Amino acid sequence: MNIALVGYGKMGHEIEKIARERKHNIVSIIDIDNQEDFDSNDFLHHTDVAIEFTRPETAFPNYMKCFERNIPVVTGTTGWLQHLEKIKKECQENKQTFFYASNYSIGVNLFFALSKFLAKMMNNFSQYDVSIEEVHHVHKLDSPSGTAITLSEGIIENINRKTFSNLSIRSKREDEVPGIHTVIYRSEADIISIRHNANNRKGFALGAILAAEYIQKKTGFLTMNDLLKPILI
Ligand SMILES: NC(=O)C1=CN([C@@H]2O[C@H](COP(=O)(O)OP(=O)(O)OC[C@H]3O[C@@H](n4cnc5c(N)ncnc54)[C@H](OP(=O)(O)O)[C@@H]3O)[C@@H](O)[C@H]2O)C=CC1
Ligand SMILES: O=C(O)C1=N[C@H](C(=O)O)C[C@H](O)C1
Repeated sequence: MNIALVGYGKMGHEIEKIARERKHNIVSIIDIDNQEDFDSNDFLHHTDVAIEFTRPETAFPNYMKCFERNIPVVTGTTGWLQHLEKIKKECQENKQTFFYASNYSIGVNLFFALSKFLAKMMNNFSQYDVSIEEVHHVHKLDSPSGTAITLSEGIIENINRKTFSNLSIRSKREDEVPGIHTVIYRSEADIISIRHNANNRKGFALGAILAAEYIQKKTGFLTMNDLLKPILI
């Protein structure tokens, strides 16, 4: 597979390593200072997928640049969801290919499923209040994290008494923490909590490559639910 990396920061570098281990080719690397390479021969004619990890405000313009050139996109950038409906429309009306996950780690996606299961049970136990905590490195630009937003959606879907306005999400920024997410249920009598703690960025990067492999010859708006459907209970 021929990959164009859009964004060559912490994730871009980690994805490059795993892509090469899996024998994929990196045909172009587009960062902030070589935007003209969106029109290079390699990007236009030799790219199977663009893997985009940049910044909240640059993500949507980058997606549109890829769509204008009919290049499929796998993205993990968070903090751009105000444009979600426009992206879905592009996929539907113009047959573009777009894969988004707030978190590409397989472990986190198991954690999402576990959190939904726990939320379903907790729907019947109103003595518990639920909250989310997330901890990330000090360089992170968006808050709450994309992962915390996905966790909150899974909880709100399953607990009738919870809404976005009464579900507390606490965000902390500390040192170089790759990402810790905790879902906490507190009653007067006890506390139940579940936590995912990323040791490094390898899981995110591998998930993005698996997504890029998965979307080959597919169109539409795709997510980890599509990718993991055959193996998640
Ligand atoms: N979904 C997931 O599993 C994960 C998502 N993320 C998300 O991915 C995003 C990137 O994370 P990370 O790699 O750690 O961040 P970094 O800041 O390390 O890297 C972002 C890179 O994008 C570059 N950049 C800025 N603007 C553009 C542009 N217009 N076009 C191309 N490149 C540009 C930056 O350059 P410069 O530094 O010069 O601005 C930088 O090199 C964040 O939104 C983060 O939340 C992170 C990990 C996992
Ligand atoms: O910015 C990060 O680093 C991360 N961002 C994603 C998020 O916002 O949830 C995924 C992961 O937690 C790392």
